[in-house]
Amino acid sequence: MAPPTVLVTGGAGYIGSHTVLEMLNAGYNVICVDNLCNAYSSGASKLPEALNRVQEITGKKIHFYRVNITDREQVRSVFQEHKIDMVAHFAALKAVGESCRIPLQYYHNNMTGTNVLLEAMADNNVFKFVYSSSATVYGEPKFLPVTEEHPTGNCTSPYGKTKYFTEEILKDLCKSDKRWAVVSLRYFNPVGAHISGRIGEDPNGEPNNLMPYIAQVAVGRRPKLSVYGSDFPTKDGTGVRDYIHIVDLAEGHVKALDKLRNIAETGFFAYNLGTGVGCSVLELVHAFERASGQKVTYELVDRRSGDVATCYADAKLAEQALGWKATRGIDKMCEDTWRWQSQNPNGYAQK
Ligand SMILES: NC(=O)c1ccc[n+]([C@@H]2O[C@H](COP(=O)([O-])OP(=O)(O)OC[C@H]3O[C@@H](n4cnc5c(N)ncnc54)[C@H](O)[C@@H]3O)[C@@H](O)[C@H]2O)c1
Ligand SMILES: CC(=O)N[C@H]1[C@@H](OP(=O)(O)OP(=O)(O)OC[C@H]2O[C@@H](n3ccc(=O)[nH]c3=O)[C@H](O)[C@@H]2O)O[C@H](CO)[C@H](O)[C@@H]1O
Repeated sequence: MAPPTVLVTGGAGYIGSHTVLEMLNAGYNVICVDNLCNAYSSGASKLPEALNRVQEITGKKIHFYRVNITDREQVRSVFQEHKIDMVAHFAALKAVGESCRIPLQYYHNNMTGTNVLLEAMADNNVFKFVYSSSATVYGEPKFLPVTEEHPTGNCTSPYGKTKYFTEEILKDLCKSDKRWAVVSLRYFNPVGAHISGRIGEDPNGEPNNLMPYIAQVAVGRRPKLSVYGSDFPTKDGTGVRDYIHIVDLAEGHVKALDKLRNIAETGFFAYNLGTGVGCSVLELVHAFERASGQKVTYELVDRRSGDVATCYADAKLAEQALGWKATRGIDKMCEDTWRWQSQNPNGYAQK
C-alpha cells in the first residue's frame, strides 16, 4: 500500500518542522504549505531554511508551497495538485500579547484560515485532521493535573480563544458529518530542539517564552532574564509549567496520524501532550546552566499579568489511546536547546 500523503500547514515553523521530520522518518509523504509570516527563508532556495535542513537530515523530499491558508484559491490548488489523505494543521499566529493588540488579524488568520482549509478538505473528500491546540484552552486550572475533562473556554487572550473556538467548530463538524475524524492535540509547553542541532526554535525579536529567553541569555544575545514573579504558592515561588520536549511532541503527532490512518473510528478526540511533571522557572534556569556550562543571569521581577502559578498535564489518556508517552526529561530539553542555540546563535539567519 502506498504511504499516506499528509498536508502539513505551517510546516516551516518550530513545531511543524520537527513534526515533518518525524513524519518523514515514519514513512509518510509530506506536502507543506506555509506563507512564511513566521519562518525564515534565505530566498536562495525554494524551501524555507528549516525544511531545507529537514531534507538534509532525513534525505527525503518535501513538496513545499508558499500558500496563505486564508486564500481559498491557493489552498484549493494544492488539493488539485496532490492526492491528500490527511491534514496536520499547525499554521497560526501564536503570540498572546500581540493577539490582544490586533485581535482581528488573529481571528482572520487562525479562524478563517482553518475554515478555508476544512472546506477544501470536505470538497476533496479528505476527512482526517490533526489540530494544534494548546493547554491555553483550559484557562486558569481549576484542578491539577489538568485532564481532558477539565472545562475549556475560559481563555483570556484572543489567541487562546482562537484555539478554543476552533475546537468547538471541529466538534460541531464531527457531529454534523460522521465522516470526520479529528484529533486535537493540546500542547503544554513545547521546548528543545532536534538532537542534530540543525533545527530549533527561532523566535522573531525578543522571545516571549521562557526557554528561548534563557537560551539567548546563555549565548550572550541578551544580558539577563526577568523571572516573572517569585511569590507564587509554588516550591520556590516561581511559576511551574509542564515543559515537553519538541521531539516527544512531534512523535505524538505521528501517533495521532497512525491512529487516524488505521482506525475506522470517527469523531472528535482531544489529548493532552505533556509530561505530567511540573518544573519551576528557577529549576529550568539551573538545569540550563548545568547543560550549557554557561551562567544564566536573572533578576526577580513582578508577575506577568495573566500568568497562573502552576499548570501541568495529566497525559494518561494519550498513553491509553495513542500509545504515546513523553520520554525526554528537563536535562535533555536543555541539552538539545543549547546545542541548537550555540551552533546557531542567530537562529536560521546567517547574520
Ligand atoms: N509553540 C508553542 O508553545 C505552542 C503551544 C501550544 C500550541 N501551539 C500551536 O502550534 C502551532 C505551531 O506553533 P509553532 O510554535 O510552531 O509556531 P510557528 O510560528 O513557529 O509556526 C507556525 C507557522 O505557520 C505559518 N503560518 C501562520 N499563518 C499562516 C497562514 N495564514 N498561512 C500559511 N502559513 C501560516 C508561519 O509562517 C509559521 O511558519 C500553532 O497553531 C500554535 O498555536 C504552539
Ligand atoms: C500567557 C502566555 O503567554 N501563555 C502562553 C505561554 O504559556 P506560558 O506562560 O506557560 O509559557 P512561557 O514560556 O511564556 O512562561 C513559562 C513560565 O516562565 C515565566 N517566564 C517567562 C518568560 C520570561 O521571560 N520570564 C519568565 O519568568 C512565566 O511567568 C511562566 O511562569 O506559552 C505557551 C506555549 O509555550 C502558550 O502559547 C500559552 O498560551
